Amino acid sequence: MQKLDVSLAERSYPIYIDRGLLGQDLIRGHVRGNQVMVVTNETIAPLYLDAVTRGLGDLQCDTLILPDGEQHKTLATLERIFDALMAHRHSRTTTLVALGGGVIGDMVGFAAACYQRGVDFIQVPTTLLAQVDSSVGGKTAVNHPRGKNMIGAFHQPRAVVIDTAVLDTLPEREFAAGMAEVIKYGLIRDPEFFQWLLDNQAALAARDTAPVAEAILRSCRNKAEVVAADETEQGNRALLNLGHTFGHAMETFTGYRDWLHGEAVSAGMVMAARMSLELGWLKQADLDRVSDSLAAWKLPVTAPEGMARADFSELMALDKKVQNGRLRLVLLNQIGDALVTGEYDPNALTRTLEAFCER
Ligand SMILES: NC(=O)c1ccc[n+]([C@@H]2O[C@H](COP(=O)([O-])OP(=O)(O)OC[C@H]3O[C@@H](n4cnc5c(N)ncnc54)[C@H](O)[C@@H]3O)[C@@H](O)[C@H]2O)c1
Ligand SMILES: O=C(O)C(=O)C[C@@H](O)[C@H](O)[C@H](O)COP(=O)(O)O
Ligand SMILES: [Zn+2]
Repeated sequence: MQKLDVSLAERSYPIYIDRGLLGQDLIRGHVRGNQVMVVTNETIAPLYLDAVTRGLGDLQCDTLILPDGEQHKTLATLERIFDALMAHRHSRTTTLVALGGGVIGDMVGFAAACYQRGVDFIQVPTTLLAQVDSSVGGKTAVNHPRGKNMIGAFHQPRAVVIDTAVLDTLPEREFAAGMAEVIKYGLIRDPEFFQWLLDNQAALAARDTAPVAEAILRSCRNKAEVVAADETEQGNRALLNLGHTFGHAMETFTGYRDWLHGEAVSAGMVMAARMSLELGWLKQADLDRVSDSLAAWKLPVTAPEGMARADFSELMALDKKVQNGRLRLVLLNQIGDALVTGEYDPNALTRTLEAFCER
């Protein structure tokens, strides 16, 4: 088993990575009180809920099964979590267990941040994307119809338990979406990892155990380092947002239905790379490498059909990185070296949108 620590100012928490962890007592070991509620969705429950609850039998263990899908990452669904906690009389010493992908993790984390002003929660991520990104770092949120993750809180989990065996049932499209966030770490801060991902593309696509575990470990290590240095995004944590300003606009435009988060991030990273080229920072050869690395996973590298430049402008203006009305973007100097923009030529953004949108 691999173990990493996320070292924060006030406390640290572990990330465990191995095949078969759901059958062990790791989750139980991080529950401090005598109540737990395992929250999952209707797709994951028949696959993995029993394996998780089996190890919690000496506690009051309640379960809640939510509908599946990004369109359900809402305040209304959050209310169902609070209703269940109240109905089963959970106290402030309860622990929530988020069993699922990033949608479940973000919602359960936010519910844990709010319920009785904050209770413990444990992340048990079941998608590649959640294992490499969303389960680590304590960003929790729900969407608003007008903007992605607009209502949320920073609330760190007690532990992250990554059982890589659950990826055996993950559909190919979801696996590829997770690879977009994996490639992101290479692009923003780890050029050797970027090259390693290219070299191991075939083995990763075949889901060979060792390279998949290594990709998860190196991703989590990158994320843990960034979060440890800037837990609440006062500075460099924003680099983890590469591609997300464009990507969140695409997700919102498509009503949180057609495009997966990782797919929107993929197209968004290509747009960010193109804008970096327009500013004279990134070389054309590197833009091509960014685009090819994502296209190799059949990820989108262009904007959704029908999305106009005005749609991007309107939705990007709501990005959480906007400061005093000024849009800040995460762009690339080169592969492995990202920055958050200060002043930049706004024509570079106009030219980028012209390159990706018909109108
Ligand atoms: N908090 C963060 O730092 C952070 C980081 C990245 C993404 N996110 C958020 O995460 C969400 C996307 O997460 P996601 O890509 O995991 O999507 P998801 O949670 O919707 O899961 C994707 C699909 O896979 C299914 N699934 C999950 N595990 C499975 C398994 N083992 N076998 C079979 N099917 C399985 C789910 O039921 C769902 O249909 C977005 O809302 C995004 O905003 C948050
Ligand atoms: O952990 C972070 O910080 C990230 O930005 C990770 C992103 O991959 C993730 O999608 C995150 O939810 C985006 O946050 P937001 O603040 O832009 O909504
Ligand atoms: Zn993301």
